[in-house]
Amino acid sequence: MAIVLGPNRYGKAETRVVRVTRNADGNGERDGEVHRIKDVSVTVLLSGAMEDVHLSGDNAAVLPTDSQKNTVFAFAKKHGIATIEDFGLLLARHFVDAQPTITHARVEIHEYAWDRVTGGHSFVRSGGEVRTALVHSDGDGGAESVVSGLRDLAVLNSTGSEFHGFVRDEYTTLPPTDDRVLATTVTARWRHRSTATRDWDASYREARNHLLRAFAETHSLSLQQTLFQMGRRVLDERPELCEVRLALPNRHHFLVDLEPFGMDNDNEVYFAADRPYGLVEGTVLTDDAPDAPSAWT
Ligand SMILES: O=c1[nH]c(=O)c2[nH]c(=O)[nH]c2[nH]1
Repeated sequence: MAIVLGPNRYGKAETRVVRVTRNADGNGERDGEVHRIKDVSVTVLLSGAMEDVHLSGDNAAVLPTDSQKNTVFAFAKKHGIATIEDFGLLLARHFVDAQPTITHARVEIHEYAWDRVTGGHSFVRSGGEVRTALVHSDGDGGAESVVSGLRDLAVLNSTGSEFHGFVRDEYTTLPPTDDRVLATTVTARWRHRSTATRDWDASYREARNHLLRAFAETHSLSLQQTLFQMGRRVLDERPELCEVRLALPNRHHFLVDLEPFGMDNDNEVYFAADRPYGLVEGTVLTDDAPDAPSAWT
């Protein structure tokens, strides 16, 4: 009985690329430009003459998965991502046409849809968020509290965010930046002053709206600053609320170095890392907020 190699394939899974298209006739002030973003996850699987690598470890036929990932980034820069079908065809044909050892390419792309918030460079991910409520009651006439909120509300600013002037110690390598992508998945809870709110839907809708607008309209020097602005805006606009607690993971988007491929990257092609992420948490409250620590637990 002989043991033989059966079907096989290999590639790079889930390359997360965010392609920002900046307005060609923008006014030069980045905050004023209208941007378009494409947020995709690309999985490439190649097959062909791969007997040798499996049977003897001879890599002569193997295009590294790292090169496949780089191709995804370089093509995003060079061709843009018009539709994921177009982008998939471009990539799949490239791998088969350019590599004699590759006879079949499978490219699967998932696209995450974003809607505009306001202005030219703020986006909110369609769907996915969860509305939350936490109620305590000691019965009729006793203490009651209502905390409303949401989680998993993904938002992204493709410009209008800086981060510099921070502490530098012997382990600091982060370069300062005056233009970065700022992306987070908002978890927010807000406490009502009393149970007299009545129109809970309108209150929720407006609190959410003000969180989004504050995120979009704050020219951010740090996510911490954005957090405070988001909480402040909700409390400024909604008198029925007295305290907002926010947890904002900093979903890092790293500029891809395209120089090895002879391309510049003027804040257009980003690698969206899923972890580790920064985590910024904070409470914003009115100074007359009634004490109710147990409302949150
Ligand atoms: O807005 C930010 N706040 C930080 O505290 C921080 N730390 C970091 O590495 N990047 C950022 N960004």
